[in-house]
Amino acid sequence: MTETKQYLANLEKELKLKYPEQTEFLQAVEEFLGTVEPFLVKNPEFVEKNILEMLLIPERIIEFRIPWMNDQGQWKINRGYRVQYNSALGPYKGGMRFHPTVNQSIMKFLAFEQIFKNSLTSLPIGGGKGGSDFDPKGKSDGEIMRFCQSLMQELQKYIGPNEDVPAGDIGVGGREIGYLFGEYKRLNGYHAGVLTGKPLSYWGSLARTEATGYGLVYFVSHLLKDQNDSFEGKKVLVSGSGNVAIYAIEKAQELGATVYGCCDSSGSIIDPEGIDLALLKEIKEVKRERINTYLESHPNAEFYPNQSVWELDFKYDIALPCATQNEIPVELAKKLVTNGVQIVAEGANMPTTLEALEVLKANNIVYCPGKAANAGGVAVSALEMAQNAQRLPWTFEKVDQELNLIMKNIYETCRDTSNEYVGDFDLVAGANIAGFERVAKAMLSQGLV
Ligand SMILES: NC(=O)C1=CN([C@@H]2O[C@H](COP(=O)(O)OP(=O)(O)OC[C@H]3O[C@@H](n4cnc5c(N)ncnc54)[C@H](O)[C@@H]3O)[C@@H](O)[C@H]2O)C=CC1
Ligand SMILES: O=C(O)CCC(=O)C(=O)O
Repeated sequence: MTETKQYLANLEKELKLKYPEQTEFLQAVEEFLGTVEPFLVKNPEFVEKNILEMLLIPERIIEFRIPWMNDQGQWKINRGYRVQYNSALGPYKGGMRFHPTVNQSIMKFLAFEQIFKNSLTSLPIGGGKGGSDFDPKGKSDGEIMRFCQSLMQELQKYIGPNEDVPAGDIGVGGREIGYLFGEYKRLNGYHAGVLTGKPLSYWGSLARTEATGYGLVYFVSHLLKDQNDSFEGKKVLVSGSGNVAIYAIEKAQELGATVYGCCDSSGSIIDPEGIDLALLKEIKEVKRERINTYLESHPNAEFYPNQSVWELDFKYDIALPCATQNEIPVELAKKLVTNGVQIVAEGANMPTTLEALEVLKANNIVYCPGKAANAGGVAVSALEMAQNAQRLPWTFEKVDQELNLIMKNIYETCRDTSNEYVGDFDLVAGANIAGFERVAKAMLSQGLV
């Protein structure tokens, strides 16, 4: 084993001993450390200065309780988190997730990946993430509002337009950002730039709602262009039916692909005529219903209860996982292979397990890691911060154009970096090395802080 490999193995071993229960965090770290050796060999100063050990430890983790009252007058308590992982490149930036599975491991993996994702955008944003184990499913508007207000009572002590700028993630959209913003304003006055993903009427950015899904499809379209190909005529499946999934479907359809299926946590639908997106938006964005109600208007579609789209027998070209972490374990990766998939591009964060990734690699499936392919959301959040600071709203076309350029740049950076350091087309290595390089240089120049 080379000296650098040994150094990386020791770092990983130490973390495993310290946090044996933090499986998602360890998974994200293992994937990252497994790719950076070629860079460190050419740039030994980062090993000499022990930048990696510093990078692996979050600058700060805030954990707090969130008391709130439900509609029946009962007292409820949830856990809240904000992981302020790395501020070398700018204020901490990353979403807030409301989901019953949220714990410190999930928060740390998301914040860790956010560091490199944000670095890849080339915009001035550090890495952070937060959330709560609160389950928004089945809650009334009043309950959501009271919960958000209570969360912000505590979180407001640690955030600000130049310190830490949260946004949405699973279970947190425009409605929740509105309630969080209102409470922050009541306590601190009007600071437009303290949250992104705001509604348009008070300094939200046009195209932020669409940005992650559109950005994902732009990323893949630049990859396809490199292969003298395009989305035209491609068969696509998407998992999830939330913010990222809906706008990935929209852009893929616009570029000439047919998206046949998507899902939520109750099951999947396949529509042989292609997904009716207007109906899906009505079900998910307006009525907040389960996905099987799609069949009431499209009886030719099929509903598969409790099955993810990746479990279905269906021939298609491009898989866009846009639901949640580890939704593609090894057995479903094998299914993707037998279904004839050529490209897997991650709208979700870490939807593919490490073992599944090996299966995809062994079968020459092109794999676009989330930290590169889904960076469009946070990139437009940074553009929202720029608009807020300028006190000038940009047009949809301007933001969308910038987003496409940023995604092109990220794709090309990952491609070229992997060529330079690995001598191969490996977008995982390319994303990790390029993302790390910018952060590591900033950390080195800022000294021991
Ligand atoms: N919203 C954003 O701007 C960004 C989100 N992401 C990631 O994209 C993914 C989706 O996030 P959003 O669309 O924002 O959330 P969302 O709350 O709008 O939608 C999540 C969707 O995934 C489905 N889902 C969740 N768990 C599932 C499961 N176990 N099985 C099947 N379906 C499941 C839900 O039913 C829902 O349709 C997450 O991994 C998130 O971290 C990444 C970058 C930015
Ligand atoms: O827009 C943001 O700051 C959050 C985006 C996010 O949470 C993500 O990229 O996973």
